[in-house]
Amino acid sequence: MYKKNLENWLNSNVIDEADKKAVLSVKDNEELEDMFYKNLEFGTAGLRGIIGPGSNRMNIYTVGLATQAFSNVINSKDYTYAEKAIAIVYDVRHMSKEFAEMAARCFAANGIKVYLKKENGTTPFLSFLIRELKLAGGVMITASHNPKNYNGYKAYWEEGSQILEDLAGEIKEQVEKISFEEIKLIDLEEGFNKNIIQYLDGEIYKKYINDILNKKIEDENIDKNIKIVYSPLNGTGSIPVREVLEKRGFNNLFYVKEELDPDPDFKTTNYPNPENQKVFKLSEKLGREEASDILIATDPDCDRAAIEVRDKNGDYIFFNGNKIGALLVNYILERLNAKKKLKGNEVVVKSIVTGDLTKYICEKYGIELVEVLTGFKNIAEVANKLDKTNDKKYLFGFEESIGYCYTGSVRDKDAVNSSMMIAEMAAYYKKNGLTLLDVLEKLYEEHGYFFEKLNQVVLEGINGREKIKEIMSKFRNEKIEKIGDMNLVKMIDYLNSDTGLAKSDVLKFLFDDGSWFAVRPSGTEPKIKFYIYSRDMDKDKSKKKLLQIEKYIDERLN
Ligand SMILES: O=P(O)(O)OC[C@H]1O[C@H](O)[C@H](O)[C@@H](O)[C@@H]1O
Repeated sequence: MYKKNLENWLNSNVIDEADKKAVLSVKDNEELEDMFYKNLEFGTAGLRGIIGPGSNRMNIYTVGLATQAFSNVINSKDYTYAEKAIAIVYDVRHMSKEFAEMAARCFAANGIKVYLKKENGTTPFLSFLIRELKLAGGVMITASHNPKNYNGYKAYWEEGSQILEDLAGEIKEQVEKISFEEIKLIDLEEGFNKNIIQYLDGEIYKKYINDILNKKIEDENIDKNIKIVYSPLNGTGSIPVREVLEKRGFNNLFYVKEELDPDPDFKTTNYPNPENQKVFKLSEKLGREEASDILIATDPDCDRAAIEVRDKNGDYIFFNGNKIGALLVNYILERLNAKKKLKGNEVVVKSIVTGDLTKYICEKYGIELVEVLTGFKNIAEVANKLDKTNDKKYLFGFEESIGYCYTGSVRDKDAVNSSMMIAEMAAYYKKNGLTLLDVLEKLYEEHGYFFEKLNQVVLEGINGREKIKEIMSKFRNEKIEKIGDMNLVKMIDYLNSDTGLAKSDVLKFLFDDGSWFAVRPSGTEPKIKFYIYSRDMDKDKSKKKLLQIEKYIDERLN
């Protein structure tokens, strides 16, 4: 496969000489093989890869191929949307604008109208506008939170959510069939002149911001003097998140100035992923100077958000997606219930590798909790299906990977809205004399101490892929009876057993006390992930259990 793809590249008459030379200059065989051993594939969240030449890399040719394939699939279907058009939004990364323009030229050449965002924009905005304008779909050019040498291509369908395996499969089939020569293109200028490519107007953005503002639950009853530090980590959140927080009337907003402007090199963090506490370094500095109550950071395409909360000593405590999600679910259910706005037909969704505290919170309010495979597209699919029923309604979805989405007007993670909801929630509790740390502690006292740890092993390249397979197979054959006092009650192999969900390479080991751990290869990065969760009504015991499971896994890995 690698030789064939390499030959195609070198013999193609549409690939620039410079891009051929770049390939010929690669002397490392392993590197060359990695560049060509497959076509870039749709993973957890679309195409994602290193920017550079090769069939397994993000470049204008692979973006063109994906777009030609996507166009073929769109053109092969009867449609129910109002306009056969695609919206394209891109983030601040290297080549994002070029890839967006390449995609626009290709869709247009295939007779599909394009609404292009002129300046960089966020992922949730794209999702919102597809729904609002009733388009056929959309493309978001972003590698989300990956390092700066990556870019990606998230593909959306008419519901405003990312495509699922069925459509990804159809696109893949097309990618395998067509050659670079078959990518149809028109000039950008021609597209604009013929009006088949058009810039999005500002109205739709205003609608998006208003839609977010209208999602507020408490407004009078909150302390708007709460001190908030915000950092977009040099990504697209800078404009919308500040706008929303300012419009909500928060009076003490502090922004990390080094991380406010778009910067494709993400110089302050290198890895702009708010799942990683290190990205809060500058936020913490500013937080200390201002004695800020909370710090909020969003990732480059602004679909993810994480926070840190100031404790009694003035130190900042990192909150991961499990904690933030559980707090938001608790806040939303508690406040809607108090206002008699909770009908009981609402549905909360989380992934199978997301922590269980939310289960107990939902139970308390009699709200159904649905579990899906990793990938926000799967959460969105539940919302899409609920649209077709009259009795149930999507309320909130989240994943441990710091993505949350409140109500259904956006069908992907929305860190613009989440930043506002987090600020509102913190301000509500502040007015009631509580920090988010206090609220979390109360939840633990009520439902048990839920601790969690995500361990990840990075294994790159083809060898890495093999190693990941080996580790999965090792755990698949592992006969665990107990770890410490925790007795195994069930092992779920999502690839080989019938779980009611699509088959997926995930293993979950469940113990009798509510503790569990799961293993799966990442679908967005060259990693294997270990999700470790403990539960006990006693804090110290829960901490100990977490360490015991971690140790067990580490021993198997070494
Ligand atoms: O664990 P991975 O397959 O790398 O996915 C981690 C996360 O990646 C992206 O952000 C997706 O949108 C999420 O839905 C997913 O949870």
